[in-house]
Amino acid sequence: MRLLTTVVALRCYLEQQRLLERKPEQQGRNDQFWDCGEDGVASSSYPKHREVGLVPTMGALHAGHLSLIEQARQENDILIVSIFVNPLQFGPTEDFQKYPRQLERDWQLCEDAGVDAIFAPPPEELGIPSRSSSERSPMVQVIPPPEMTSGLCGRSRLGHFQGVATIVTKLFNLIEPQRAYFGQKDAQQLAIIRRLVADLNFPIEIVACPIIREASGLALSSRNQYLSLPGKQTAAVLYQGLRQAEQAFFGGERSRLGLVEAFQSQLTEYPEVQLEYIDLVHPHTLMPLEQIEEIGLLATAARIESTRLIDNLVLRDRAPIVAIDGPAGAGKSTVARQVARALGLLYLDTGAMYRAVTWLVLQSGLALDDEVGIAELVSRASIDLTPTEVWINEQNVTQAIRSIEVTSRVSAISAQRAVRRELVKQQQQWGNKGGIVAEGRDIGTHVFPNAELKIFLTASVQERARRRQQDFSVQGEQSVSLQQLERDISERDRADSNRSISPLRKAPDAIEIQSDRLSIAEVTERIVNLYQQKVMTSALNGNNYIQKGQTIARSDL
Ligand SMILES: Nc1ncnc2c1ncn2[C@@H]1O[C@H](COP(=O)(O)OP(=O)(O)OP(=O)(O)O)[C@@H](O)[C@H]1O
Ligand SMILES: CC(C)(CO)[C@@H](O)C(=O)[O-]
Ligand code: BAL
Repeated sequence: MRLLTTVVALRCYLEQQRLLERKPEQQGRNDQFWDCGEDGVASSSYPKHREVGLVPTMGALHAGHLSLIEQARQENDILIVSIFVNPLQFGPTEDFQKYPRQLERDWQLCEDAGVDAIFAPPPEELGIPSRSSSERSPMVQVIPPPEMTSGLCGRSRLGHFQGVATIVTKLFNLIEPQRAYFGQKDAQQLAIIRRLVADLNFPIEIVACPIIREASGLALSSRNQYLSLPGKQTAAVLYQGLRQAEQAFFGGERSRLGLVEAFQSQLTEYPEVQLEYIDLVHPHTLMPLEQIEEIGLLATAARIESTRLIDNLVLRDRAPIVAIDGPAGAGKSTVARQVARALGLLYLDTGAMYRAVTWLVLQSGLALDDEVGIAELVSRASIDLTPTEVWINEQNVTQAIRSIEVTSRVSAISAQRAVRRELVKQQQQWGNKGGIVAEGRDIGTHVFPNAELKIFLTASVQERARRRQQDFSVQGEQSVSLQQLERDISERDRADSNRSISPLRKAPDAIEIQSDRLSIAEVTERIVNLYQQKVMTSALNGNNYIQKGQTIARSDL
């Protein structure tokens, strides 16, 4: 791992790294046979250049930062962590001087986490005066829309988000990452950065990572170091207040007033908590909400022992989403269809969406490798799914997408980044409505990270080979030895886990179902039961979360 402290060294390092070949395990299989997964995404879809992930931080790293680093590590070839206590975002009376600086400890944490390089320049290296407060800096700055900065933390931290937007823009220009990772804990910052990327056309995917908390519920934060032990215990009341509001929400409360009162009811016995604000806004626009229609962000800031802490909770009023991920051959699409049917939810047939786009490309006459033309076409396409039909641009293509011509080309099309980006966006729009079951490789980690129920459906390589051989014999196809099938499946798992587009990953909060000795009907029944447990418990008291990483095997059922 490199420690880079100057722009010249950073630029040299990145030029060097980007010229390197992608590691063999990330170049997919030698053959160019497009092997299409259930979700229609080819497992041999690899960009030629190495991809960079950036995790911007101010150091004093903790498990919250490490969760961003871990996700970035899995999704990128090159991982850069910036550590820069940014003078521009601290007010003149804030804790710029006091802010914890622990570079040696941070270095070790990053080294252990597999970070490739830390970028930790002194302020002057970035042309920033090393004193706090953005007002006095003579440099060009980035000013977010006042509607996004005037409320919540912006009310008491004048110039803060201008400082954040400016330094993040500089980091984006210097590092040019494909992905940048931010925590949901800083919800207002996250919304502003998403808007920055959209308005200034940065070709960067902003990945939002869930809040990592102490066992007490207190959100991890570098400033927690300022607190005494009793202070930390008291600070947990912020989360208790948010959960009280969430329970009110599950009980039908949708008004700002009602949710704020529920939050404040938890603070009455803690006069030492100096509440700065509790407010309900839209999580993307940050506009104040009097009532939650589909989604709301309940955000708070308070001082405990003179330490300013923030926290928030996103409240969604939509039917639940079931996300089923897992390796090829685990039976995800069959199970997903049956779960959707059993629960009366819509099966979001992501494979059919890729097939519909492929059909459209073939109809357009565009060359399959004309990625620019296809990007234009797909960005204007509108796909509609019903339980029994697939439409694209108001044409019913339910039968047409199953043709051999489409089937033989869907992998090449689904491997194109613009196609995947557009279809993930459309899938997420379906997700806004809720009430869907979707399956694939990164549904619970990337497409629907807030799905209410995440399942990781898997089976041993041996079992999947046995099932595949059984399918071949039923289809009257030439039999392949179990040993060969096992080798192919192991190779496929490895390639799927390492590919850059839609890598196979198990979400930390996914429930693993090992189906070696379970029938499709039994797996379906388990998922239906889990859904009903989760949804019913949510409706009753809102504190139902199934333990992370819980594995359910036959013996446990
Ligand atoms: N508990 C957490 N869970 C998830 N992400 C977090 C958490 N704490 C910080 N982050 C994220 O880490 C990134 C760097 O944040 P930063 O270095 O300011 O740490 P911090 O803990 O937020 O410090 P501070 O005490 O200044 O709030 C930000 O994107 C932030 O949202
Ligand atoms: C994003 C950031 C690193 C910019 O200084 C900072 O605001 C933070 O740590 O959240
Ligand atoms: N993540 C918090 C950044 C700040 O308070 O400046």
